[in-house]
Order: sequence, then structure tokens, then C-alpha cells
Amino acid sequence: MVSTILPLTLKDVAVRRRGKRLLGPVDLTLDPDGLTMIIGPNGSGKTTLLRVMHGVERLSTGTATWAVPEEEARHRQSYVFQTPIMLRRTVADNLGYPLRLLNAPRAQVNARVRHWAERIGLADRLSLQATRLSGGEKQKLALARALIRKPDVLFLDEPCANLDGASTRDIESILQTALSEKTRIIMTTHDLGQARRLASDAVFMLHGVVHERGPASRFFGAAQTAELQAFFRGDIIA
Ligand SMILES: Nc1ncnc2c1ncn2[C@@H]1O[C@H](COP(=O)(O)OP(=O)(O)OP(=O)(O)O)[C@@H](O)[C@H]1O
Repeated sequence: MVSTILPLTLKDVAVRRRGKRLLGPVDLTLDPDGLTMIIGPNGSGKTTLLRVMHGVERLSTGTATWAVPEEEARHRQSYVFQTPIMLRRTVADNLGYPLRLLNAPRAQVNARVRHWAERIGLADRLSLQATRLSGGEKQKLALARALIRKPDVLFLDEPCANLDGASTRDIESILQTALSEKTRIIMTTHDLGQARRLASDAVFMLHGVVHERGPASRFFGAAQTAELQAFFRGDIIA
């Protein structure tokens, strides 16, 4: 097994549905390290781009290629949806599910479940039905469930939408730890403060294409295009 599945290279990617272009053409390379933040107005194609990268969106044209065969890359990445999906089982069962799918030994599953339950503050509620958790707790559980099998790459679609400050802070702290442990993160957000806090590089989507991209320092400090400057001012971009 090679050490990372990256880079991911998108070449001339387009997604069309019922005659409408949702995305593209997009050419983009994701290097092995850091956190790439995808931002842009509603409907600009952020989620579609994320799904293309994760390999769950049918391409109309172009290619998305990892450094390893697609089958291997698929097993080494996780995706967390904006609205967390809970299995109708206990917190412990939800956390351990990805490891059980991999037939991990029971002792290892239990140890990792305990570690992550403590990390997300649910150690005393392991036998509670996960569907009964609050929105913030569900999102933390979904994040822990995605990280428990140590993916190379983690995709997150608006992980903190509708969450309070404390839950957002907890999630950002988990993401910082994952980054320090070399998990590659690619995420979308509507929260520009969060984008500045977390990003090592950023992508600005507009009308289904990558309008501007750069390292965080230049992207947030010296936006090159009038549209990104307008977006940062809070203007409506049609
Ligand atoms: N399955 C689909 N069929 C048709 N149109 C779609 C489909 N999925 C998304 N769209 C449209 O594609 C465009 C891009 O959607 P996408 O969800 O990628 O944007 P977004 O930037 O993530 O938006 P938001 O910030 O509102 O989540 C939008 O105009 C959306 O309405």
C-alpha cells in the first residue's frame, strides 16, 4: 500500500443533468497535505464538486484520478454529509460500524469506540439510541465515525451548518487533530470565519467553475478577482 492516495487530479470534469450544466469544466489537483476549503454562493457547485472528488457523481466529461487504483482509493476516504445520518442503533454501534465492516477484531473495535466516544463527549451514553442525540452530538458522532478507520482523505459538506458555537468549536478541534495526524481534509462551508481558521488553501466556486484558487494567505489576504472580493464583502453575486 502506498503512503497516500493523493494527489487527486480532475481533468476537464463536467457534470450535466437534464441538459443543465451543474459543474465544469473543472481542472484541479489536490496535493497530499492540508485542508482545502471550498466556498462560494448557494448553488455554485460546491457539493457537486465534493461528490465528484469522492467518486459518487457521474461525470458527463473528464476524469478524476487518484494516485492509486480507484477501488483502493474508495476504501481510503470518508464523507460526512451536511445532515448526519444515524443508524437506528446505539452510539457504540454507530461508532464501531466502519470497523466491523472491515472485520476488525472485537477488542480493537471496543478500544477505538471508547477512545472516540471520550473524544466527542459521549462516553457515558454509549448505549443510547443515536437518533436521540442533539444535532451537534449527531454531527460529532458522524465525524468520529468517519475518522475511526483513519481515512487518508476526509470530505465534509458543511459540517457545522446549524450548530451552536460550542459544537462548532469541538468539531474544528477534532479536524485540527486529524490534520496534525496527516488526514487530508476537503470541505465546504458558508462560514467565512471557519474558512479562515481552518484552510491551508481555498477554492472559490462560481457558476459551476473554479473561479479562484490559492493558498490561504493570498486567497483571504489578497483576493485576485472582483467576484471573490465582492463575496468577502458580503455582496450578492448573481
Ligand atoms: N441532481 C440534480 N439534478 C439537477 N440539478 C441539481 C442536482 N443537484 C444539484 N443541482 C443543481 O446544481 C447546482 C449546483 O448545486 P450544488 O448543490 O453543487 O451547489 P452548492 O454550491 O453546494 O449549493 P449550496 O451552497 O446551496 O449547498 C444548483 O443549481 C443545484 O440546484
